Amino acid sequence: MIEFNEFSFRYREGARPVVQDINLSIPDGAFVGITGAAGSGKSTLTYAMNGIIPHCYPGDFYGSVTVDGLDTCDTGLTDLSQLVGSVCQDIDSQIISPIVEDEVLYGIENFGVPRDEIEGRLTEALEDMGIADLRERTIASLSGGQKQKVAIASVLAMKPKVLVLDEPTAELDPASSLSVFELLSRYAREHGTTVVVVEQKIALLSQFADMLVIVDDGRIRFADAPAKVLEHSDELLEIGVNCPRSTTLMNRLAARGVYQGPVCRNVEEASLAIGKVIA
Ligand SMILES: Nc1ncnc2c1ncn2[C@@H]1O[C@H](COP(=O)(O)OP(=O)(O)OP(=O)(O)O)[C@@H](O)[C@H]1O
Repeated sequence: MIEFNEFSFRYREGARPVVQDINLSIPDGAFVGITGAAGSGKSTLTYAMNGIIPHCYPGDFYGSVTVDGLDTCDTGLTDLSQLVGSVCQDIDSQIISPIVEDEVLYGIENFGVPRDEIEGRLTEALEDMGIADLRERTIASLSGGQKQKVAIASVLAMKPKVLVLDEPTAELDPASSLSVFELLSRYAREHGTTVVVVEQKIALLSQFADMLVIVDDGRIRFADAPAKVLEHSDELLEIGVNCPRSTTLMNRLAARGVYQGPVCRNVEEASLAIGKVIA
């Protein structure tokens, strides 16, 4: 369980808190998507989960954040990083080895994993991310999507209870983005890992997440199941969150009484719903 309790944070250099009055409970094993306009505070929330705040970014920290019962202020970064694996926005700055297997091994060896477990962890992490065939490839020869999967595999090899990813598909085409989400979702289901992903593509999040968290100017506007959050498509547009146009259209038809079914998360659901309306 990840728990934010009345959490607010002001970076030391900042004039005011950039996230405020955050109350949020993320159950174990949940797949959570965080989205919101640029600068709304999404990354700051992830830093509070993996301990970068307060351990690397000093500032005024109010309230509390606990992960698996551990208060992030009282727990050292080394202990927290065993619990929370993080994949940052800039993959190139995260990857340090020239060869795929060395990159995955680097983390495992530095975490003091017993020698006889190393090969198993390496193979399993590569398989979990569907990249066993890339094991001996150079990082330089990989596509953006493949590099992202290597970065994720390197973190999964440490078997964290929580995986936090900051915009993992920002540089990826739609097919690679979908592939990363499918692999993450399958991994989370099979291993019971909690996944928290910051992502701009709300349609993708809605397809995979159990909970969508919408951040607006440092405050949580919505934290609920995707279908519940998407009911507010006009409000989301006002705060800079682009809902799928098919969702907005169907919500407006629902407001006019033309459509009475559940929220449509994408074009496929909308076209099925329209088919029923005109049948
Ligand atoms: N190290 C820092 N020191 C001071 N202010 C910071 C620091 N990091 C972020 N901020 C400020 O905090 C606010 C929230 O930033 P954050 O990166 O959490 O938002 P975000 O929603 O993830 O943005 P983006 O979508 O652009 O990545 C912004 O105004 C940003 O300028």
